Amino acid sequence: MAGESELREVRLEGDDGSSAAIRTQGATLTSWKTADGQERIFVSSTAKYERGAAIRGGVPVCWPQFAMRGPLRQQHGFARNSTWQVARQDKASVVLTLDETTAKLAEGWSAPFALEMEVSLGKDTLTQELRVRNTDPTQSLSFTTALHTYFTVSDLPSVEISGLQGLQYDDNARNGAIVTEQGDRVRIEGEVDRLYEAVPGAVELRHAGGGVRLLRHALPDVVVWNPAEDKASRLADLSDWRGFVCIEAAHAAGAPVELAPGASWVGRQEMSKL
Ligand SMILES: O=P(O)(O)OC[C@H]1O[C@@H](O)[C@H](O)[C@@H](O)[C@@H]1O
Repeated sequence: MAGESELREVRLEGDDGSSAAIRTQGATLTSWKTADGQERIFVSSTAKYERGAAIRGGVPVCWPQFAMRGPLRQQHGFARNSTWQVARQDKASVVLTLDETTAKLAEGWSAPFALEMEVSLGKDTLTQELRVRNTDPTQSLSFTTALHTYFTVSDLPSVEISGLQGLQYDDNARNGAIVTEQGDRVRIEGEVDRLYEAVPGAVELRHAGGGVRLLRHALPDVVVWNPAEDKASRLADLSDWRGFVCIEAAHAAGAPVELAPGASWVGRQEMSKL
C-alpha cells in the first residue's frame, strides 16, 4: 500500500486556462491540458502508483542514466522510482527536489547530488527544467539523462514527427544498427526505438487530433519510442500502446555530462501546442 507522500499530486493552473499535474512519485508530470481542454500527456490506465515504482506514462525523469548507458544495472536510473519533495509551489509552477538522502538509490550508487525539477505553465506551453548540482567537494559527477515524455495521440497511424531528417540514429529495435534518417516525417509503423544524435532544432509531433512542438536546451539527443503490440504485451503496466508515442529529450548518445565538484548543469524542455 502506498503512503500518502507517494500518491501526492500537485496541480497547476495557467493564466490561459491550461492545467498540469505532477506526482511526487518520480517528479513525474502526469497531465498537461492546454486551454482548449485537450490532454497532451498519456498515462497508462494500469500505471502503478506505489513507493519505489516508476509511473508508466507521463514524463518520467531518467537519471543518472538513460536506458543502460551508465554504470547502473537499473534501466533509466533511480530518479523516476524515488519520491521527490515539493520545495516551492505557486499557481502555475512547482519545484521538486531529490538528493541522495531522499532517493531510492540504485545498487552501486554512492555519489551525493542535488536535483531540482521545475515545471511551469505559460501561454500554450509547459516547461520542465531539470537542474543537477554535484554536491561532492572532491569527486566529479557523471550522468546521462532523459525527460521521457509520453505524448497522447488520437490515432497512431496518423503520427508524423518532423525535425529529424538527415540525422543519424541508433536503431534499438534492430540490434543497435546505425541508420541515417531519410524521410522528412517519421511514422510509427511497428516497433520504433531510436536514439537520434545531436538534433539541432525543434521536433514537431502531428497527429489527427493535434500537435506539439518540443524545444530543448542542453538535451541534444531525441529518442522516439513505441513498443508496438508484441513488446507492449510484455509490459504489464501498459494499457494501450496505440495511445501514445514517446519523444524524449535526452543527453544520452555521446559522452556523459561530467560535473566538477560543486558544479551545476541545467537541462530544459519546452512543449508548446501546435
Ligand atoms: O520500460 P521502461 O524501462 O520504462 O523503458 C521504456 C523504453 O524507454 C525508451 O527510452 C527506450 O529507448 C526503450 O528501449 C525502452 O523500452
